[in-house]
Amino acid sequence: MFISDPVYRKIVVKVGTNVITNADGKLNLDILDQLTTQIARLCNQGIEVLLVSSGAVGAGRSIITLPVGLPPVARRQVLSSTGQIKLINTYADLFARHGVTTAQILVTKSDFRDRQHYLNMRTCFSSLIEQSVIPVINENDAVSVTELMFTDNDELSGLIASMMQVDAHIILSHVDGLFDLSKKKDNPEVIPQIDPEDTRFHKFIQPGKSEFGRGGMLTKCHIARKLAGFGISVHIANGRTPGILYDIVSGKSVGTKFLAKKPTHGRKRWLAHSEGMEKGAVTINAGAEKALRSPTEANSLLPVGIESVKGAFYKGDIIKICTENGEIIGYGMARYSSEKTRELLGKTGEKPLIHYDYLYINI
Ligand SMILES: Nc1ncnc2c1ncn2[C@@H]1O[C@H](COP(=O)(O)OP(=O)(O)O)[C@@H](O)[C@H]1O
Ligand SMILES: N[C@@H](CCC(=O)OP(=O)(O)O)C(=O)O
Repeated sequence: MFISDPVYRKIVVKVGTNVITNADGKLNLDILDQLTTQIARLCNQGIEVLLVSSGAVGAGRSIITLPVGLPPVARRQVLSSTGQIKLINTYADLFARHGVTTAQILVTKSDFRDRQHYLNMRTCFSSLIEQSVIPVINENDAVSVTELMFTDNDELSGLIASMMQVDAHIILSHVDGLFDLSKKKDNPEVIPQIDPEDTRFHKFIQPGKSEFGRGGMLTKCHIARKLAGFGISVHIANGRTPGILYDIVSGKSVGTKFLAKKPTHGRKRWLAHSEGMEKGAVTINAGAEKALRSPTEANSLLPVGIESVKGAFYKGDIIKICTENGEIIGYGMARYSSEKTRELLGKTGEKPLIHYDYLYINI
């Protein structure tokens, strides 16, 4: 299969557990063969692909039976570390049939914690792609515990998509996309396109998640909306549909597509993924909130708009920005410490705590 006019040149493909494992946890080799064949062919025609694959915990369940009372953290650690070997070997063998080399990259949230680490990760992925190696990425579940965990691989793959500035982030699930549940309840139709600024699609997201998955549709749509806001197209589609990646890369309308907005600067994209990495927080007043949210003006955060400061941070640290009612509206890089910010609270004529270029406000 050669795609004569691909609409994307660089993509992240995320594959969910339920796409590639059967109910008993065994890897579904037919589906994996279909997916690796598609990815290998895309690569062989010069399209750059980064693959984020779940399935380690699932595969572990088919290898080892654990005692019932084992605590959940230990269970996840044992299953993922045994299952990951099987998962990556399967990928390596299947890709090798097409003459494609793969690399295994296991990451934790702290690998992206500051700009230097983030740039190191980026260099690693770029170097692999330059050598035509497909990075097969997963969270390092054996060592990432609780607060250092990604919500799921939808979040991790979204971070990689924005870090690598890909054209599209393709989330392959076991469902066909986001269904419009308002009509035809028995046989709902997939919503073909979503503008990230139009939040009406939210009402269709059902809470909960599938049996072996971790995130669910809510995280998928949250990430999709955020990335589309940065200028990356996001597709949610069924990974079991034959030829799904060819269809998406050819520009066919399959699954749900979140339409890309204007591209956002790299530093702001990095800040957008700062949740859980902040060293402190500031609460701002209504005037500052209005200024920061302005769609037409590029405003920095000045001490005059800050009501209170939480935590201890220094120049260069990431801090969270909250409104008076506790809503987190964004993240930024502090230009001075929490101690100095406390001294300057509410004062006029002072330098911004966060300069506009180092500020990300949620859409
Ligand atoms: N409006 C909707 N359309 C489609 N699926 C939905 C919707 N709302 C919630 N879901 C749920 O989202 C799940 C898919 O997300 P997830 O469990 O993360 O799957 P995967 O493991 O394939 O990534 C489906 O099982 C489905 O029940
Ligand atoms: N890192 C875990 C996957 C966690 C996860 O996000 O799963 P899923 O919701 O199926 O994409 C694993 O490999 O089992």
